[in-house]
Amino acid sequence: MSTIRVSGLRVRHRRTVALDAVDLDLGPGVHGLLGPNGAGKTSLIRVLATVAQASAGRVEILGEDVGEPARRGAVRARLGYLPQEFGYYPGFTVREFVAYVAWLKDMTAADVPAAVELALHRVGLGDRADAKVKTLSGGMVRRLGIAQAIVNEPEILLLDEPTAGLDPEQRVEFRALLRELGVRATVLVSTHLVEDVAAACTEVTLLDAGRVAYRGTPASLSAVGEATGPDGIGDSGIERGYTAALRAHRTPVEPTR
Ligand SMILES: Nc1ncnc2c1ncn2[C@@H]1O[C@H](COP(=O)(O)OP(=O)(O)OP(=O)(O)O)[C@@H](O)[C@H]1O
Repeated sequence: MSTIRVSGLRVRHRRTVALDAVDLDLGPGVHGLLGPNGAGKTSLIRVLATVAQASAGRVEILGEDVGEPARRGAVRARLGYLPQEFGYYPGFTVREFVAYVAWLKDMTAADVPAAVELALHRVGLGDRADAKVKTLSGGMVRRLGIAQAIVNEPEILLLDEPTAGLDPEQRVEFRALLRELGVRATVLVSTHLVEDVAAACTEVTLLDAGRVAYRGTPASLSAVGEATGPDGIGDSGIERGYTAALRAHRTPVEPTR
C-alpha cells in the first residue's frame, strides 16, 4: 500500500537544483533517508510536509495531490513533522506546547489531554510536562519536537534529523519508538547516523546531489559494502555500503558502442 508517491520531483532554490527527477513510492514502515550534506534530504522532507513546493513533478500523499493547495489542509491533519530547525514558544510549558500543536492539527478537544500525556511519555518527557520549554536542554527540546510530531498519531511521520543531540540511551529508546510507530505509519527519517538506519529502518533511500543513488533494505546496503571487500571505507557493514553506493552512483557509465 503506497501512502507517499513521488514522481519526477524537481525542487529548485533560486538557481540551485536541490532535487531532480526523484521517484519514490513509500508505504507503512520506517524509511531511512541518508545522503551527504546538501544531497536534498531536507528539501524532500519539506515538500512532503507541504511546507515547500515542487518546481516540477507530482507528489501524492495519502491519495491526495498536494500540488493542489486545496488538498493540503486535509493531509496536514494526518501528518506529523519535525523540522531540522524546530521553532517553539519558550514561555509555554511542555504540556501547553504539545497541546497547542494538537489544536493546530484539528484534534477533537476531548482527546487532547490524553494524547499529550501519551506523546510526552513516549519520548520520556512525562516528568517535565509542567516545565517551561526554555528550561529544557537541547536534547530534551529535540524530544519535545518528536512529541509534537506524534501527538495526532499521524499516518505520515516526517522527521528531519530527529536524533541530533540525543544522548545514547535516548537514541536507543527512540529507535524502539520508531519501530513501534512504523507498524502503522509511514515514517521517513533523515539522518547522518547510519547506525540508526541499521537498527530501526525497514528500508533506506540514499540521496546524492538531488538524485536517488540507492534504494533497498539496510541489509542490502550492507551487502553492497561487503561486496567491496577489505578496501571498503567505513567501520560497519552499512557504513561501507553507504560509501560504496555513493561511489557507484558517482562513477560515470561508459557509453556502449
Ligand atoms: N533556502 C535555500 N536557498 C538556496 N539554496 C538552498 C536553500 N535550501 C537548500 N539549498 C540548497 O539545496 C541543496 C539541498 O539542500 P538540503 O538542505 O535539502 O540538503 P540536505 O541533504 O538536507 O543537507 P544536510 O545534510 O546538510 O542537512 C543544497 O545545495 C543547498 O545548498
